[in-house]
This record gives sequence, structure tokens and C-alpha cells, in this order.
Amino acid sequence: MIITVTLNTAIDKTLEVPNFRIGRRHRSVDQTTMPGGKGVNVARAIKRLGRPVIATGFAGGATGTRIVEALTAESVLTDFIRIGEESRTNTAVLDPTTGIQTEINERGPAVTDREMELFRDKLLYLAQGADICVFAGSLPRQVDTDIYGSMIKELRKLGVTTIVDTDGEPLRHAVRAEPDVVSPNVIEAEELVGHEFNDDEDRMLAVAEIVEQGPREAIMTVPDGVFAKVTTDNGPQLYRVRVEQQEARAAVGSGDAFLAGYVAARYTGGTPEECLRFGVACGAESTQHFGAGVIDPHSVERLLGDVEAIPVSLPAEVR
Ligand SMILES: O=P(O)(O)OC[C@@]1(O)O[C@H](CO)[C@@H](O)[C@@H]1O
Repeated sequence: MIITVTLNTAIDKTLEVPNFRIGRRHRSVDQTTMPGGKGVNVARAIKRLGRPVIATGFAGGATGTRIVEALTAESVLTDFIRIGEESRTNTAVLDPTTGIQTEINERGPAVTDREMELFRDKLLYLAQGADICVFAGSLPRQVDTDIYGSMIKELRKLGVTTIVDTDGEPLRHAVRAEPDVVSPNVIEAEELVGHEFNDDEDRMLAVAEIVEQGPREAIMTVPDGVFAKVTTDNGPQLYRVRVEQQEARAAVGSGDAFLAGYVAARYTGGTPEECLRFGVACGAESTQHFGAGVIDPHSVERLLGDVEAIPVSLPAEVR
């Protein structure tokens, strides 16, 4: 079983607004709502890939009920802790004339110590039957920024593989707890290592630098693929994995789809290279659909042949 943890679940509302301009009044021509939050999107995509997955975390109020009911309607297994405050609604404005999407994410509810205690209990219970646990997304209010870090340590004792996709302080703490994999995007990775990347060499060295901070492996997502430092049977290996970028219908959540593909392949025993290639195919395919974590597994298989995995030699200083 694969667990996805989403502490800050959301209803993602996307409004289609042609010629969107800051400071003007608009009427949307179309709108969609879907349960979201990064771990929820990862669970949706893993389910579509046919691997066993359960989504957990916090869900509060009428929005929380909607999130759980909508996931159930998608046949995604859920086991959320119900909390007193309302889960958030994240709003995205998509301008079809330019393809540009603007997002406003709410901070989310405050979580009490008691609710957090209940969640820890639940996670440890679910972890007994799990192989992999994915922690993804921001934290709701009043939650210790070391929460992912402390859960990673507890799950390691149970032999569960831990994978993290978050940012800022929670990411900083999580890497120190030595998870199996961290998967930041470029902006999150630049913040983590403390400098900007100017070229591919910088990006390649950055994943090695992140591994130095604690995780066993690091995968940085970029629009056309990933830069990664993974552990193969022959030792550590750097990879650049890329695919020709297609014109995106909606790129939001492609990092979540990458992670879902990577985890699904890892769950069924893929080699590191196979997992990275499958993840990149899933991330790219997801850009053809509205809705984060929505993928078509048949198109993913077709795209896989176009994904290139290039092993990169380790410079002496990062060996
Ligand atoms: O505020 P967070 O938790 O960092 O990100 C939440 C979010 O923007 O990320 C997903 C796309 O990756 C959306 O489903 C969701 O609304």
C-alpha cells in the first residue's frame, strides 16, 4: 500500500477568465472544482495508474466533507482526520487567451494539538500495512514546521520508504530527518540550497548538494523533466531526464503527477532510471488535462518512448 499525506487539503477552484487583467472586474466563462492539495493529487494519479493508495491528512467542515465525498466518487480510498476548522479553497484563474494561470492559495485551517495527536496515531496505524509514504504540500496553521521531519523518523523505524514534496521550513526540517527521497521544484530547491541556478550544471550540482543535507536521494522537477541524484546497484548516480515539452493545456499539478508516476514505478520494483522516466512521462502527460493529478495511463505509455534518461558523471567533489 502507498500512503499519501495531505495536511493542508483543499478544494481547487479553477475559473476560466479570458483577457484577465489585475484590477478589473471579470465574469468567468467556465469553472471547475476538484479536491486537491499536493498529496491528494498524487493519490488521484496513483489510483489512475492502478496501484493501491490511501489518502490521509486533515479535512474540516463542509469543505472537508466535499473533499472526502469527491475523492470517494473517484474511487480513491481515504482515511482523513476530521478537524474543527474549515479546509481551504484554492482559487486559480486561467486565462485561455494567454494560457497563463494565476493561483491564490488560502492559508488553511488551524489544527489543534489533539487533532495532530489523532493524526499521528492514524498514520502509525496505516503505516503498518504500507511500503511507501508520500508527504506533500504546505502545512495548515499552528502545525510545528518539524512535523514532516518527526513523522519521517517514526516511519523509518517501521521500514516505510518516505518521500517528501514541500517547501520552506518544513522542507528544511524534512531533509535533516534523512527521508529516502525529496522532490522539490526549482524554486523550492534554490531556497533550500540558498542560491539561484544559472545553468544545467548548477541544477545538477544542486541535487547533489541537497543529498549532502540528509536525504538518500533528491529529484528536482523542471518544466521538461527532472535532475536527480539517486542510488543505483552500482552506487550514487546523477541523471538528467527530459522529454520534449508539449503545449500545455494546464501545467498545474504536473509535479504531483511526476511524483505519482515515480512512486507507482518504485512500488512495483522499477530501477531508479525506470522510475524517473515513468514519472517524467506522467508529469508531461498530465499537462494535457485540466485538473491536477489527472492522467491517462495509455497516453503515458505512448509518451514513455520519448523520455530520455541521461546518466551524468559525478564530478570528483560530489562523489
Ligand atoms: O499550498 P500548497 O499545499 O503548497 O499547494 C496546494 C496546491 O496549489 O498545489 C496543488 C498543485 O500542485 C493544488 O492542488 C493545490 O491547490
